[in-house]
Amino acid sequence: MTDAVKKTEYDVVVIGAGPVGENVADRTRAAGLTTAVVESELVGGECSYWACMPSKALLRPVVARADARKVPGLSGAVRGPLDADAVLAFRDEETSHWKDDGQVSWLDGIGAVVHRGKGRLTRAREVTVTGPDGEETLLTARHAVAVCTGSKAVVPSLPGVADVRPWTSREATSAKEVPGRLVVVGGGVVGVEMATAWQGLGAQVTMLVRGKGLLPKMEPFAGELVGEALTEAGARILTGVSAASVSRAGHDGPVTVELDDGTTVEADEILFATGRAPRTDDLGLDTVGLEPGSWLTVDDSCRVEGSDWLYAVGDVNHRALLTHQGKYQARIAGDVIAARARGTLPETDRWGAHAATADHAAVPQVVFTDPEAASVGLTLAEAEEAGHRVRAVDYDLASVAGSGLYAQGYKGQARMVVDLDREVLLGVTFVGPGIGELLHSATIAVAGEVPVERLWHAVPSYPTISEVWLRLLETYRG
Ligand SMILES: Cc1cc2nc3c(=O)[nH]c(=O)nc-3n(C[C@H](O)[C@H](O)[C@H](O)COP(=O)(O)OP(=O)(O)OC[C@H]3O[C@@H](n4cnc5c(N)ncnc54)[C@H](O)[C@@H]3O)c2cc1C
Ligand SMILES: NC(=O)c1ccc[n+]([C@@H]2O[C@H](COP(=O)([O-])OP(=O)(O)OC[C@H]3O[C@@H](n4cnc5c(N)ncnc54)[C@H](O)[C@@H]3O)[C@@H](O)[C@H]2O)c1
Repeated sequence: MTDAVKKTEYDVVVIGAGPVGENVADRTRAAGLTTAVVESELVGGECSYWACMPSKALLRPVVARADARKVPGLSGAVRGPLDADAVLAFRDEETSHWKDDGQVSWLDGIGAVVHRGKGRLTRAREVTVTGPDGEETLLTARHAVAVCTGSKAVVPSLPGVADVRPWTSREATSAKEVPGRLVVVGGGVVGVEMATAWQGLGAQVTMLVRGKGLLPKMEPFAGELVGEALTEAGARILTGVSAASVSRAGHDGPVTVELDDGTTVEADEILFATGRAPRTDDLGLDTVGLEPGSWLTVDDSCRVEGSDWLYAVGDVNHRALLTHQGKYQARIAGDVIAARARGTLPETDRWGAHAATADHAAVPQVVFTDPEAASVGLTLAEAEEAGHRVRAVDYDLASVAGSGLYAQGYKGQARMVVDLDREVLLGVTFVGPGIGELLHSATIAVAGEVPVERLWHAVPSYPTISEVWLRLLETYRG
């Protein structure tokens, strides 16, 4: 490094300006700490441009149409295809046309200093930023470096994969036209959401799922109901199969996927929705005694184990790969960095102000498919595996008065998992049209450890879908 390298000192240096890095900076700035934020692509991160926002913009018209088709008097008006150009234009608006001026202004507004370029740790408390022009700036952190570099899509190394130019979640959320036929490999959350979106927009979707069904991390009925609706919408779901090799005819010809059972599937594009890897491979982790390319293991204050200055927040710590949960961690990490900088004893006990306890007990997630699938806390299988004495209480959502009004022929299912020793809820799952907004009631019950006895006094309004709470509690109490 030469003398020409610019050097700057801050209280805190944040690497990665996704939703998580932005929120760490917000809290450290609110506490009066000088804060630099380093970003190599777009301020706002994956969520704003290639994940949550574009995917939900593509899904919203598809799901609204599916709901409207079940409303008497309205169904006839929404029989036709979606206006795909209008949906793609809506998606482009929701991603601010992949421009980050708004989010940069927001960071400016809170007094954080944005450094454009790739950040790498070069020793303890030191980050070297290589700017777009190759110029290097050396940032030193008086109190903390927060790694908020997120995750990237994993594409399995199948024969031929590089030649077919496969879609990852980035292309699946930013494509400029609807492919005629789309193969989706993977039946997790990205797989089902993108299959729902592109099938709804007019593509002929085939899903290749190596396990028994969709959404394997949720209660089994979630994947079953989402799979049924996807099939009704015209998608083909092949389970228990794996792609063995892929090839593309010519430059722009169709993609052929050879399956492990010897059969083939042809499509115009192929999406790999096969999980995520941490963005830590070129981050200089080796300079601080950590393994390049690894997820960063943290304690409940989001501090990297064994360090007193390095934090890892959001996807990169692999606790819960969700924007809202990463932002929760960011609020905690920002606050605890400030507390430690002041010399105040942090509150890191269970549910303390500086402990991300909800990461273990109450992670909520909504899958924005038709029907929606939403869960918080533990599934029955997870609760049993963790050694809890539990009872699963199930209720058919179609039997709730509000569901019948929401959609004719409503199909849905609810489950709460009750801890029989403490009589509190460990987990809740809802699957059905319009249940996404219901999830937070369950999150409050689980995170608040509200006794079942007291939940009995939380009266749901008639005739809403949330009356399922009353029915679940009645079923539990017999
Ligand atoms: C298709 C899809 C849909 C999703 N939908 C939802 C959803 O509906 N709801 C939900 O809660 N979650 C959703 N997620 C998950 C969500 O996108 C992530 O959990 C979230 O983006 C994580 O935020 P983050 O700030 O940790 O990382 P990211 O958003 O990935 O941001 C990390 C930032 O760090 C930058 N960076 C990386 N390395 C460096 C470096 N060396 N130097 C400088 N900058 C660097 C990157 O450019 C990026 O801007 C979805 C994910 C996918 C793939
Ligand atoms: N609405 C939301 O909250 C939302 C939406 C999208 C993504 N996300 C988050 O983003 C993260 C990434 O999602 P994802 O769907 O990529 O990951 P995932 O881990 O949820 O699912 C990946 C699936 O691909 C399968 N798979 C892996 N390798 C395979 C292979 N070689 N062949 C066939 N199948 C294979 C896995 O068995 C798994 O079921 C998730 O943690 C999710 O929580 C959230």
